[in-house]
Amino acid sequence: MEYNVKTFKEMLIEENSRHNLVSRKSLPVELEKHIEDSRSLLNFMDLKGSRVVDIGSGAGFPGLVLAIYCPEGEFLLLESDLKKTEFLQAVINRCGLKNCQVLRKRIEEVGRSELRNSFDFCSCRALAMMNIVLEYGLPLLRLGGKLLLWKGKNYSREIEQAANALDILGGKVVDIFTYSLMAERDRAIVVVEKERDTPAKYPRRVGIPAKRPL
Ligand SMILES: C[S@@+](CC[C@H](N)C(=O)[O-])C[C@H]1O[C@@H](n2cnc3c(N)ncnc32)[C@H](O)[C@@H]1O
Repeated sequence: MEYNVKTFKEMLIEENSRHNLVSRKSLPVELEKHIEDSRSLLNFMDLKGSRVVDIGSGAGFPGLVLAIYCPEGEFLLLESDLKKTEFLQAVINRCGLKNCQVLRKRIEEVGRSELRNSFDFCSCRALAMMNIVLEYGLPLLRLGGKLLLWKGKNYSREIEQAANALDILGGKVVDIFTYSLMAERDRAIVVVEKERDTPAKYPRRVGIPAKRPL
């Protein structure tokens, strides 16, 4: 595992000098924080034997890191950007990860495909406000599946603002894991369970969830 993480870090630093996959000023010190942040979930939750979709994976946080540290889980990294998906695939190939696949598609399209209602977990970090991410993630989950949202310390405000979206889409906040990364209790993973079926009209077509959040 540690060897694969080392390979991932080296490849990311190298690729970032050509294409800006993550903020350049933050590397390489911040890279350790992104990895630790991604991995933190495993202190609270076991993903063994689960199907996990990571939405808006970017350079691999948290999905690729979780796939490295949890070989017994099955991961799909969903990302629309070509350069980023090429990078993710290159890391998977170099590390020989058998439990991780990449899909270059818009999340809204996948939510209306045969992959709808099929995942146990959906992970998401730094993609959008919670009310938008709920519309992306809940349709992908099976009933009882859980959306895992990496948030900063202002998560309570986002939860309040997402009340309408939770109600419409059939989700309920069931847990909040807080932990410290740079400052005390500065990070949180908000867990939203899919309690009811998400109405078929969601997600709306590409671009609409972000443009007109519920
Ligand atoms: C700010 S980055 C965050 C990346 C990563 N999760 C992290 O924490 O570093 C958001 C990523 O989501 C992708 N993205 C945004 N909207 C998307 C959509 N509707 N479908 C697929 N990918 C999307 C972007 O291309 C970008 O790579």
